Amino acid sequence: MTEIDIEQNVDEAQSAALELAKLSDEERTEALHEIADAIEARTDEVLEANEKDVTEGERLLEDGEYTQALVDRLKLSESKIESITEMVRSVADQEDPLGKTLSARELDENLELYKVAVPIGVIGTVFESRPDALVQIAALGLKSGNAVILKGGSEALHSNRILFEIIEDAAADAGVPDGWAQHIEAREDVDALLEMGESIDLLMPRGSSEFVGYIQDNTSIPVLGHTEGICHVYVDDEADLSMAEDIAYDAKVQYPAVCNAVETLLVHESVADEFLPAIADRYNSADVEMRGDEATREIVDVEAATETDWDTEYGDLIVSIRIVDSLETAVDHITTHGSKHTDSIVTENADRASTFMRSLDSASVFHNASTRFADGYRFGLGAEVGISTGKIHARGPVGLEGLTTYKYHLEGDGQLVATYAGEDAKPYTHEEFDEEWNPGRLSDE
Ligand SMILES: NC(=O)C1=CN([C@@H]2O[C@H](COP(=O)(O)OP(=O)(O)OC[C@H]3O[C@@H](n4cnc5c(N)ncnc54)[C@H](OP(=O)(O)O)[C@@H]3O)[C@@H](O)[C@H]2O)C=CC1
Ligand SMILES: N[C@@H](CCC(=O)OP(=O)(O)O)C(=O)O
Repeated sequence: MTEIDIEQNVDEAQSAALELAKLSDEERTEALHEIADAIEARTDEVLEANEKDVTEGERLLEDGEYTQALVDRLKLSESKIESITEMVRSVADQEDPLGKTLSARELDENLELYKVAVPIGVIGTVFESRPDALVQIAALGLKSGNAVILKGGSEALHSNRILFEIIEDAAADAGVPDGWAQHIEAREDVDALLEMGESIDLLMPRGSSEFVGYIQDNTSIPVLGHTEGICHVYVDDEADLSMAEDIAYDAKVQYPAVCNAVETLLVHESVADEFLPAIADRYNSADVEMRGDEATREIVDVEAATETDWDTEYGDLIVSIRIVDSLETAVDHITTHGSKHTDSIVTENADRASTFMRSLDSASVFHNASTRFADGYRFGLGAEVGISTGKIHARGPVGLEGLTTYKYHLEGDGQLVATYAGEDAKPYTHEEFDEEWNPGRLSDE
């Protein structure tokens, strides 16, 4: 573990954040393209470092200390590195999130109020052992003008070190102020961050509910938590069953280790006889272990599900199945056992889809689509810092917009509040208008 002076690192990040906010969109974009090129050029070094992490991970998997999900998330390959660099370029080419006028309102003639997007400042992130997460978070931080403190999972240490070095070097070559990204490795440094409310504007922990809860309970810094995904697919009595089969299969099998994979299938009783044998065949062909309630087990030969299954994120080729008598029971089940991450209904009935989507309090609610779409890249956000399971200020996949806040800019020509108060108070006009903020606008007119 590399020893660092955490206070100094955070001070550097704070100073860099002020400089970073002054870089133009062209400069930030160019730096991101250079980062993508540098990762590509140094693919061999990244793979070599990753090999060390994966070898250790596989050893611990054999000893039963690690899960397959952890090793799957840890592993890089040439094609994964290609998709990482594609994401960096995609972030680079997103519209500039900074300086955008979010709303403009005339308070009175020549007194105009603009709400303008700005960076949050210094963001402390802690994430799981997934090296691509470090790159995505750094890229989004840079494009949105935020300084980022990056703490990845210990299992990914070698991969994270080399990726951080590449990003830091390429950004410096492109003229990004030093210190805008800081890599920390020790848990004690995370604990120190929790005390630094004056320097850190936001904490974004990604990981188990236990860990995210620990952060929330031990800091006064605002926390945007990204935690477990107990995601559901509900197959309605008016579902296209062939579509439902494809969705249930994709949501479990396409990448079972991630938080947006489905964990529980809820099936309406009137379609269960037809649907369950078909999906069981598909799941069996992919070695998915199924655990069903009693009613499910009368139709297909699967393991028995216990109450614990409904509250479990397997992160693996395991799925629990429950037969429900109505849409309302499905919604109740998800409300009781879900984690407000992503839930999907398969139905041809638009009213039932609408009821499902309005009744649930999850960050993403889908109709006739796989839960695996809950992802910043797939949503067109370029990449994601994670999938927020909190509600304020960003929900679901967090991209550039989630990394900005706003400032009010008021442009006047000498107005005083006294004019608008008292007996002869002049009324405000309070009219919305469609104009970008431009400090010279009033004097130009
Ligand atoms: N919604 C989302 O976007 C995401 C959700 N998740 C969820 O996270 C869970 C799996 O992640 P898992 O790998 O087990 O994550 P963990 O919660 O074990 O670890 C995540 C990170 O937190 C750190 N950490 C854990 N405990 C502490 C502590 N007490 N003090 C300081 N740092 C700590 C870890 O560091 P160290 O390695 O040093 O222990 C690691 O960097 C799943 O439920 C998954 O769905 C994961 C990622 C994204
Ligand atoms: N958006 C990601 C999954 C989100 C995520 O980070 O999940 P996790 O694997 O739990 O770290 C994806 O679809 O690959």
